[in-house]
Amino acid sequence: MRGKFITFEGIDGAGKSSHIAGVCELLRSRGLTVVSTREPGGTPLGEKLRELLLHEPMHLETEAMLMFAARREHLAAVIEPALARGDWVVCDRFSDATYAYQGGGRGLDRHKLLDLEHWVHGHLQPDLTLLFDLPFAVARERIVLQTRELDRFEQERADFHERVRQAYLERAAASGQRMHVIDADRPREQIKKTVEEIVSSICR
Ligand SMILES: Nc1ncnc2c1ncn2[C@@H]1O[C@H](COP(=O)(O)OP(=O)(O)O)[C@@H](O)[C@H]1O
Ligand SMILES: Cc1cn([C@H]2C[C@H](O)[C@@H](COP(=O)(O)OP(=O)(O)O)O2)c(=O)[nH]c1=O
Repeated sequence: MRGKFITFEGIDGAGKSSHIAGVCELLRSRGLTVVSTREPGGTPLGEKLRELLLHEPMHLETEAMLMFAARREHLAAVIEPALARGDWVVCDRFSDATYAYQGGGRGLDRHKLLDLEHWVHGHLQPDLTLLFDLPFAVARERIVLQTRELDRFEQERADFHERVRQAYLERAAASGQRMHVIDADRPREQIKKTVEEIVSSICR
């Protein structure tokens, strides 16, 4: 039987990375084989593209196309084979991030993104997407506590991140049952409980 595809989304600092390992553990405890991966990245070529995307200034359309180029490679080399084997795939970001960041944040025409999406993954969509939602100010406070250098996206101003957040919420509202909005402005334990309930509901 084909595996399931779960993605995590949210603005930078929303706290999604903190929960990915827990979800993989939960799925493995139910006897499933899990592939945990991320975008942009997830393949040797994709990780090289990630370095460029996160640190090299570029035209907005170049950025969108490189996101989808990395995704094409990721689907062909990792995601599709895993799902076909019956493994479950847990991915830190996927195409919803391109709609939110390049579409909402940077203002790229949605039709161009639809064309790229159609080319790269046709009708394949995640079975479940967890959207970690919280105000930008709260996410920013979390990020500044980390001492690492901020990437090109994290360096963007508040209005950029507010547009990303709105684009995510609009996408969730239009997604039917696929996307679940999680209030991420709560203590970690409460979020973990919500995440586990939602993920368990698709394991049955
Ligand atoms: N619920 C939470 N409350 C407070 N801080 C959190 C919470 N979840 C995560 N953090 C902290 O916020 C920062 C960003 O979390 P992370 O999981 O890396 O976010 P993301 O992957 O969404 O960018 C980390 O330092 C993490 O320890
Ligand atoms: C997948 C994807 C990510 N991004 C951005 C969002 C993030 O700022 C950045 C890297 O994502 P992420 O791995 O979540 O970064 P971090 O672990 O530092 O939180 O790439 C896009 O702009 N478009 C996309 O399609």
